[in-house]
Amino acid sequence: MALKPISDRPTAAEVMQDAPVIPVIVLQDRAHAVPLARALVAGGIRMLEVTLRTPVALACIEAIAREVPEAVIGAGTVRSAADAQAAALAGARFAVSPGYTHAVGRACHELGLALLPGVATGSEIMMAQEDGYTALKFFPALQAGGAAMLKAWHGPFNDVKFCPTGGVTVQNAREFLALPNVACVGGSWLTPADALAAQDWARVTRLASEAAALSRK
Ligand SMILES: O=C(O)C(=O)C[C@H](O)[C@H](O)COP(=O)(O)O
Repeated sequence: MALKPISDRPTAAEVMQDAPVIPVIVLQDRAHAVPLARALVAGGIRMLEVTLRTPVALACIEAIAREVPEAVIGAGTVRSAADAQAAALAGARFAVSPGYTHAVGRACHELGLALLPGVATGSEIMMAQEDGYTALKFFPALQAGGAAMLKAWHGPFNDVKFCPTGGVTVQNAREFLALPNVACVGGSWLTPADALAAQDWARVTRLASEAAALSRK
C-alpha cells in the first residue's frame, strides 16, 4: 500500500490522522532504536513516539531521525520547555506531553514542533485550546473515564479531536476509534518490553500490522 507523503513539519492533526495507533515506545537500549522503528514502519505505522523516560531516549530519537527517513519520530513525556528543546534538537518532529502547561505549549510553538498536549479534565482542555491546541492526548484514558468521558466531552468540546492513551489495548481500541472525537489512540502494546529485549522485530511488525488495520469510523 502506498503511503501518503508527509510534510517535514506535520501538524498535530496530521500526526493523529496518519494511522489508527501511535505507538508509545520506551527504549532502554540505543541499539534497539533503528531496528524497532523499521519493524513498525514495515507494519504500516510510521508516527512513532519515543518517551523521554530513559537516559538513551534522545540518542534513540536522533538515530531514528537520521537512519529511518520513512518514520516520523516524535518525543513523548515532554514535561518542560527544556524537554521540548532537547527533543527538537535531537530531530523529533512532534511532541507528546502527559499533561499541559503554558510553558510547554509556548516552547513547542516557538520551536515549530507539533504538540499533542495531554489532558484529563475540562479545564485542561480549555487551557490548551486557549493556546491554540485542538488535537489533544487524553491521558490516562482508561483511568480518567475512558470512552464514557470522551462521549461527555463531545458536547461542549466538539471542536477537539483526541488521542486516548493509557490502558488502551488492541481489544478496547475499537471502542475508542468508533467515537467521532477520536482521531487515533496511543499505546505501548505494539512494543512490548520482552519483544524488545529478545529483539523479536517480526513480532513488532505483526503487532503494528494488526494495529494499522484497525478501522476508524
Ligand atoms: O510517557 C508518557 O509520556 C505518557 O504519557 C505515558 C504513556 O502514554 C502511557 O504510559 C502509555 O500507556 P500504556 O499504553 O497503558 O502503557
